[in-house]
Amino acid sequence: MNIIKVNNNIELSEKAAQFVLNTISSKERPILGLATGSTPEKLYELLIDKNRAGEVSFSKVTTFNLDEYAGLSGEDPQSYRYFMNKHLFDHIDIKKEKTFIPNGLALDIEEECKSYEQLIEQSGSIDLQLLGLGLNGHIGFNEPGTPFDKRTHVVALDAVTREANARFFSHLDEVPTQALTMGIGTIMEAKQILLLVIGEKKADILKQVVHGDVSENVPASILQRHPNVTIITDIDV
Ligand SMILES: N[C@@H]1[C@@H](O)[C@H](O)[C@@H](COP(=O)(O)O)O[C@@H]1O
Repeated sequence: MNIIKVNNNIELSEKAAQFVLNTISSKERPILGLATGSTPEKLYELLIDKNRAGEVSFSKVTTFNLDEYAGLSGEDPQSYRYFMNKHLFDHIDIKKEKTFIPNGLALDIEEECKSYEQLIEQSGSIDLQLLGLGLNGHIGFNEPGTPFDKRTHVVALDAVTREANARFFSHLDEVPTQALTMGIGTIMEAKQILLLVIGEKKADILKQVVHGDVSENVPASILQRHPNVTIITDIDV
């Protein structure tokens, strides 16, 4: 794993933006895998600026987001569709119909996961997959214990995850108990992976991800086996 040490979130976001721009400029029809959470917010801000400044165009880009809460519509301010529109898609020249996120309101969420997986397969491989890191080592919403070969699937969210994400809701009870997420098998097929990790509170888990055993108890540890992973972090790993 290639590790890039930065001093702060701005540096992290600038470096990450460079990876995104390189991917977009080197492919005819770039496919980006995107993440939510607070970590990539600044990166998305920079991408908007660069798009406005004419440094990059997203007109040929297709995106697949990692995950979505079950039971929330895209209009719900807590949904990941809403987050992506607000923090990126509404402000760049991307074609909205080429931005994919699982539908949290699908009547049959298992079926929705299958069709999401098919969409990814049909589009070819994801060129660059952005990832954040959960406090329990999750990537997407693949919680500890998730088999490494899982494709897009429905998950029950861990108490740790619901508590960590409760800051975005008015009360813990409002945090959905289930989500739809790309599986680790899906994520590992991306050609290149960029893991963004900021903040001392993730130091212990990041050290386990990088130096610990590859174990389903620490989902992100599987990244040790991917041939092209870069971690950008302010943590001394
Ligand atoms: N499902 C998302 C993850 O994809 C994200 O990586 C994680 C970390 O979020 P943050 O960047 O806010 O720490 O949060 C959520 O649980």
